[in-house]
Amino acid sequence: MTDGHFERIALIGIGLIGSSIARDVKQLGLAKHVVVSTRSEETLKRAEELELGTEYTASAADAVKDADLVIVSVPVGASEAVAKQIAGSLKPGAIVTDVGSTKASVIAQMAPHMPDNVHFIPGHPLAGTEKSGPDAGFAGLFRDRWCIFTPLPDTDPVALDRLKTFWMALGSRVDDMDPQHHDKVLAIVSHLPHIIAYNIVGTADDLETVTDAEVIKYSASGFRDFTRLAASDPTMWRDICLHNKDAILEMLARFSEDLAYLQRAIRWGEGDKLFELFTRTRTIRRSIVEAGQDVDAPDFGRHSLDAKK
Ligand SMILES: NC(=O)C1=CN([C@@H]2O[C@H](COP(=O)(O)OP(=O)(O)OC[C@H]3O[C@@H](n4cnc5c(N)ncnc54)[C@H](O)[C@@H]3O)[C@@H](O)[C@H]2O)C=CC1
Ligand SMILES: O=C(O)C(=O)Cc1ccc(O)cc1
Repeated sequence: MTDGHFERIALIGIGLIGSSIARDVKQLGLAKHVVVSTRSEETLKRAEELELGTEYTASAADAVKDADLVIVSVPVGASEAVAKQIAGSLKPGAIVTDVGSTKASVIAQMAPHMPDNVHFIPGHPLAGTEKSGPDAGFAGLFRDRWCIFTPLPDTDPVALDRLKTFWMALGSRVDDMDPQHHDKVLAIVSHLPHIIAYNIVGTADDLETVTDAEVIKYSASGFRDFTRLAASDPTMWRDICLHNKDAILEMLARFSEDLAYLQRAIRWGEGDKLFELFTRTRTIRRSIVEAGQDVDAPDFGRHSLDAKK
């Protein structure tokens, strides 16, 4: 079948991403059986309460038995442990994929454990929020968002097509990339912004001359936007930093250099340099809106706080 349907899907990890996939699969009727597995008994129980699957088990090995599609949605640092757990129970011909935010490390952790008779195809949906856990997921998360695949040199094109069709059924646009290139692109568009956010919120929290109460009370939209990113899951982001180390350090070095240029321009009152940069960056925002990756409404289209009262 090439319509995005699978007889049996196993979801290993049922947090924001796994549970969003589960909700879409259920809503769109993309699988007859959906087996949910996760490490913590509490999360598994919650997944069952939310009716995210048709079967539930704490054993990843049991979950993947007879599954035609296995989707691993755990923090990237747990990839090898999961690969080892499922390797001996995979159905011949099954597609095994993941959703991890880094790709070279996930491939290094998982590929050596994958049997020759399964299709291991790493993937990464570029969609998410700062929330985590099974309650945070929602149907439609992946609609109009990109899902990048980093196939291995020997990946079967038919299996890759089948997996892409599945993600397209969830509303995603699909693309292929080399894993190292993926990690560089994501280092600048996703990992660095989160690190900068964690840093600025940490700096504000550490200030001696401005109190935490003032930071919160007077937080203008700029700081407030950083706090959303800095509220992201600590385990997930620790793992991303540790597993995309080289690309992140490379981008951080460039970032620090450019920041020093800005610092110098401010110190020496070089308004033309500041104006030139601030004009150039505005066009990037316009291009993102034109590409349909954000809305043009002020404040990212959020409802005003007043409207919520
Ligand atoms: N949160 C986001 O916005 C996005 C996250 N990702 C990636 O998706 C993956 C999952 O992220 P989220 O769903 O946001 O995380 P989450 O924290 O909401 O869920 C993680 C799930 O993995 C389970 N888990 C953790 N260690 C495990 C192990 N050793 N064995 C089995 N299950 C285990 C947890 O119990 C939980 O069910 C991560 O690799 C992340 O980098 C990708 C795109 C967006
Ligand atoms: O919440 C946000 O703004 C995000 O950027 C979500 C996100 C986090 C990690 C990814 O690998 C992809 C998307």
